[in-house]
Amino acid sequence: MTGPTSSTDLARAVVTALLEAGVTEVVLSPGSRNAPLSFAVHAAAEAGLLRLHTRVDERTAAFLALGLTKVGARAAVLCTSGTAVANLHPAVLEAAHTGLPLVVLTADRPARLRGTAANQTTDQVGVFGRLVTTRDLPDDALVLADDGPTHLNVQLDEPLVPADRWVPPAVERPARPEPRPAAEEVLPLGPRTVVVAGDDAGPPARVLAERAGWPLLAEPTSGSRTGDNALRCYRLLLDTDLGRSVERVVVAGHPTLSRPVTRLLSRADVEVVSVPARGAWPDRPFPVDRVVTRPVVEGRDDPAWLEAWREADRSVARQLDRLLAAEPGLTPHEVAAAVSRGVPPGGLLYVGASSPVRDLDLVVARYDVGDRRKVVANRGLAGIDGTISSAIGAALGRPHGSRNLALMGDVTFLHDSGALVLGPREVRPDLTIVVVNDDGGAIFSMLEQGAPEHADPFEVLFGTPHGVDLASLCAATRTPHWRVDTVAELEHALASPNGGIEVVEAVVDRRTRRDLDERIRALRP
Ligand SMILES: Cc1ncc(C[n+]2csc(CCOP(=O)(O)OP(=O)(O)O)c2C)c(N)n1
Ligand SMILES: C=C(O[C@H]1C=C[C@H](C(=O)CCC(=O)O)[C@@H](C(=O)O)[C@@H]1O)C(=O)O
Ligand SMILES: [Mg+2]
Repeated sequence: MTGPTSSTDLARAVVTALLEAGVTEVVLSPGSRNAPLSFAVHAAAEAGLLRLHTRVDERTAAFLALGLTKVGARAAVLCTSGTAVANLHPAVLEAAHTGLPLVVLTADRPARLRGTAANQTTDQVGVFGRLVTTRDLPDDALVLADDGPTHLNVQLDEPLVPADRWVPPAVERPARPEPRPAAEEVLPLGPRTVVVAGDDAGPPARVLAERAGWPLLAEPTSGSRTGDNALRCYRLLLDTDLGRSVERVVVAGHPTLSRPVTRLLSRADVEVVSVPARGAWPDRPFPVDRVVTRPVVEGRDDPAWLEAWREADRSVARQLDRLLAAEPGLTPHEVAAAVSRGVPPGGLLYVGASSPVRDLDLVVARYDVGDRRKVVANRGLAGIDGTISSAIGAALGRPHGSRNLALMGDVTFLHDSGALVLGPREVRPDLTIVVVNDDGGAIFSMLEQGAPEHADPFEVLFGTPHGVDLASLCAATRTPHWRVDTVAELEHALASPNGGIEVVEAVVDRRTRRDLDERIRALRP
């Protein structure tokens, strides 16, 4: 960018360029060095050209902007120089690995101060590593990526506050270019095939499975888990004769949930057809025999193959429901199932990492095609950070959604509880956050480190009990809180939304989690 003579002019030029690029949401964290940009985005908000959110914690701000981006808004996060910039990094990495066009706007000292002990000055060019290019303004051109995050680093000098009032120019919003569809490639029928739909696979994976008559193994956040081919307990069927007889897999999106699926995709006797996924590293972590961007079939495969999977799925699902119903006390799977049933057509569900997304994978309700439910998660790096912030952002980005829900574990909730700190004038969405509170990290009890021989250090190293009183934590931010101990109480809470952001705490016991998980994995058709 050339021409701007003052920091205020530069800031106004940057904000105008963002408006012209379609940015409609800005999440700002307060600072001095970013004041020129802060005043400029405020003027744009006052002119009704964008919506401005303020969050004191840059981690929250960045994940809020990520959640907005996740549901299709064009969002930017803005902060001052120094460690504030580093606090954006988790969300920026998640955006990079999921191909989300998050705009990251960081204020910096002028280049002449770099390498000196000037206050609050570090090397911000390339601060997010090789995955995210920095545009160092005004020296570089302002160019926004559309397949991942863009880092705009703005060198700002004093004076940092404007001398006049700015009325941003009316801008022509660009029409979102429709991507040109790739050419169709025909997959031959014949091999016993399943479709694996990982995170963000989208409807094409479902459409292919339905047209071919293939079983659909779709994760809850795939965007494909609707219709009659989606199998509920697919991951319990892979270590069976049926699973072992798979000859070909068409894999789309980013599968991350389970080792049985990873093992299937890595089998030497299975042909893997990969549909490229979004994100910084599209290469698959398993051998791929063929890359097909837009696979199609001519005709349907042997219906007996799909029917065998459906029958096995019904059998295991019945056994799983009986097993869970016989458990003393509320199980996390029953919580996930109730939440899944509570997502109406047009509703949003943001799912936390760790056990909740995996529990949901086993019990998610059958969703009809076309009901436009949106089930999403931060599966790019499966972090437990920023989940509340992301859910609030996604809910804010869906003003016409029918209901907004989030499901997460207690450690995930605590990790981002600062997200409940909103200023009195901040716009708040309706969002019901269901926390599965088992007082620690249950997932580890189901992994190698949960084996009896590691019991001695387990709680200190992995279980991490905290004993936090979530009601008091919510009270501190005046967030309505509801504790439930049964499915009936949970369903009642879900059916009685308070309005605004609320927390429903479902208390469960993780002491028997490893045993419960082993009995579930042992189920067979
Ligand atoms: C930022 C981040 N830190 C640590 C981890 C490792 N991790 C994965 S799951 C988990 C515990 C999650 O506990 P909780 O949210 O209560 O879920 P639970 O498994 O108990 O249902 C941790 C620490 C991670 N994935 N991301
Ligand atoms: C706890 C972390 O992430 C791990 C969580 C589960 C994964 C797993 O193995 C699930 C087992 C299954 O259901 O099949 C595990 C993995 O992918 O190997 C993740 O590392 C963590 O520390 O990030
Ligand atoms: Mg937990």
